[in-house]
Amino acid sequence: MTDFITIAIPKGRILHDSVALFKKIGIDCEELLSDTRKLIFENPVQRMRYMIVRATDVPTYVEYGCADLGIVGKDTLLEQEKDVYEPLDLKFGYCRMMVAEPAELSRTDDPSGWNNIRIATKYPNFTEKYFTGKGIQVEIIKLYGSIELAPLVGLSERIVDLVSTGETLKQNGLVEVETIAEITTRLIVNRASLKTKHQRITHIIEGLEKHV
Ligand SMILES: Nc1ncnc2c1ncn2[C@@H]1O[C@H](COP(=O)(O)OP(=O)(O)OP(=O)(O)O)[C@@H](O)[C@H]1O
Ligand SMILES: O=P(O)(O)OC[C@H]1O[C@H](OP(=O)(O)OP(=O)(O)O)[C@H](O)[C@@H]1O
Repeated sequence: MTDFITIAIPKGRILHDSVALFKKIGIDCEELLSDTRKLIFENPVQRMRYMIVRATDVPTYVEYGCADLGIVGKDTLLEQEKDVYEPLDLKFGYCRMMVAEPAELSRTDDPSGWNNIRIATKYPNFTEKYFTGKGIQVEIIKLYGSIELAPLVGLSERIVDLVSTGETLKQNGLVEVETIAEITTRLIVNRASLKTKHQRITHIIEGLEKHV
């Protein structure tokens, strides 16, 4: 098994684009799209293994070497800061990490005067670093989903969350105030695998590079 290349692919939003991209370089992991409870698939002929994991767990499997390669959003990497190599921007899964607040508050709010503000987010580490870096003290409330609800019920006045179409903000009476980061999907690699399986991994990176 040690000469297999194992790839951690996230279920959810970026699954289809990930499978389609690997297909372009002859790596067929379409089994991951099938309606099954199986979590790991093997292609002995290609000496490849694919595992399907939660998006937020991808960096952990790669850092520990359970997967040699992983596909993950830059947002997750910014939040977790795992010790992995990040050789390639795969360009899909584009969205923005934003500070947002109720439209009504934004009419009088002045971001340059922010201090001691309370923010609800799925990204507590990155959010804290971002505001601390600007000299703004923040109280972070960690949530796991439906972040836009927080200002509507008074949990926090502002949120930090991902925005793509802007529809969720709009339907909840919130507006974008500040862009914190532009997000795309990245290829990550286990640092030891890059040395021990250098030739095969480099071949995959170079192949993918031609299609992004
Ligand atoms: N509108 C969006 N909302 C959230 N993520 C988006 C959006 N557009 C693109 N993405 C990207 O898709 C990635 C995967 O999102 P997805 O919703 O599938 O998983 P998740 O819910 O963030 O993770 P987990 O299931 O582990 O909690 C995100 O990390 C982000 O990089
Ligand atoms: O700008 P939009 O296209 O509306 O997309 C943004 C929304 O999508 C994500 O939520 P998700 O659907 O992952 O659900 P969650 O709130 O439970 O995380 C994100 O957290 C926003 O809520």
